[in-house]
Formats: sequence, C-alpha cells, structure tokens
Amino acid sequence: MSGLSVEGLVVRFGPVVAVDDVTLRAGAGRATALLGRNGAGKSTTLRVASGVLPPTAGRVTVDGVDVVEDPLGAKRAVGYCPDVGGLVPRATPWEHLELSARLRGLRGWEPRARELLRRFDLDDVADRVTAGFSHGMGRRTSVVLAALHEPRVLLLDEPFDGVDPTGVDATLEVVREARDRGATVVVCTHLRDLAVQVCDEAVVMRGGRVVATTPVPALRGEEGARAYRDLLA
Ligand SMILES: Nc1ncnc2c1ncn2[C@@H]1O[C@H](COP(=O)(O)OP(=O)(O)OP(=O)(O)O)[C@@H](O)[C@H]1O
Repeated sequence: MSGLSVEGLVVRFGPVVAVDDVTLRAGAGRATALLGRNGAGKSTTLRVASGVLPPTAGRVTVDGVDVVEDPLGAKRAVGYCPDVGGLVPRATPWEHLELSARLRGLRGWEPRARELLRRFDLDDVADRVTAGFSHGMGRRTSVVLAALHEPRVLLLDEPFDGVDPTGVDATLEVVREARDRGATVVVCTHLRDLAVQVCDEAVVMRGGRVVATTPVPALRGEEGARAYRDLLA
C-alpha cells in the first residue's frame, strides 16, 4: 500500500510509553499534519516511520515497505528531517548533499541541490561547516537534505521551528511540490496556522495516542483554533 501506514504502534523507553497503540494512515498525494503538545509522541512516531527507531510493537510501512523487515528499503523511500540533530558539525551543506546523493546512488543531482540551496537561501553558506549554523539555518539544511532525492515519503519533524519567513515559504513550497508529484508528506508541527496552510488532513496526538483525525478545514480560522485547543486539553 502506498503512503504511510501505522498499525498498533507501541514504543516504550523503559517505563515510558511514548507511543501507545497508534494507528494512522497518511495517503499518497496528500500532506498530513501530525499535531499535538510536547511529549505527545509525534517525533517518536516519525522516528519509527523513518526507520531510525525500531518499534516495540506494531507494524509500520512506508510506500508499502515494512520498516522492520526492510529498513534499507524504507530509508530509500523516505526523506526525513529529524526534529534535532542529523547534521555532521564538521561537514558543509554541500558535503551533506554529496554524501546523501552517493549513498542513494543519485545521478545528475547537482542542479537540484543548487536550486534547493538557493530557494532556502543557503547558497552563500553551502561550503561552510554546519558547526556554526544558527538553529534556523540547521533546520533549513535538514529540509533540503530530506527533499533532495524527491522521496516517495517525505517526513518533516518541526521543519518551521526557528525558521525565518524565507525558509518557511521555501518549506511550504517543498511540501506542495512533493504532494503534487504524488508523494506522501507528513509534517509534524506545533504551528497550527502553518499546518492548515499546506496540509490536507490532520492527526492530533495526546499522551501517546491519536485523539482525532480530521480534514484540515475543520482546524482553520478562530473556530478551528478553538477546536484544536479543545483537542489538546
Ligand atoms: N529516547 C527516549 N528516552 C526516554 N523517553 C523518551 C525518549 N524519546 C522520547 N521519550 C519520551 O516519549 C514521550 C514522547 O516524546 P516525543 O518526542 O515523541 O513527543 P513529541 O510529541 O514529539 O514532543 P515535542 O513536541 O516536544 O517534540 C515523551 O514523554 C518523551 O519524554
């Protein structure tokens, strides 16, 4: 099955149940917002979907690939922007892109890489090590890396966090492009107003569980803000 499918996902860290029997679907050609308060279990769910964290129980497939049975296949299908980390301090954005392209066996990737760096206003720092990057510059670099190979499943964890308006617009554009070419996009964010600009559906998590799945129009405007607050309460 295309898209992202999460069935009965449980993730435990010792005594902490981070994800508690979550079932959700994110369809191809759609952008799905994963919303919820701090500690709701959003990042943990995306970590499992990206193949970097094994589930305690349950089944997760990305574009039909089981993340446990075929972790490499899952990583090939996915472009993942983690909420923190993911960048090598001593490497430049261009070196990160080069490494990602090599690992994935991409050919002719350079023009797209340059174009993405330009759109995210990173072309001037493409050859600077990421160690001194501001938080927002790091976020923008991580989104560029996730998008480089035009993945079938694009998972963005807090891509707008601390990002300036140019970076926000560029990220929204990357989401729209991916969705329009038929990819599955999941955006994990606290920012309801940005999620509703670009997403089709929203899944709201609380305490490790899904508490609502709703079309995004229901979360727009003042009424939507109230409905969202009620879901979080
Ligand atoms: N490596 C870990 N070890 C122990 N507990 C963890 C670990 N990772 C996450 N948790 C716990 O699991 C729960 C869910 O965390 P998670 O990061 O998935 O939430 P989140 O919804 O992404 O929150 P935020 O919006 O703050 O990023 C929290 O209670 C968190 O403390």
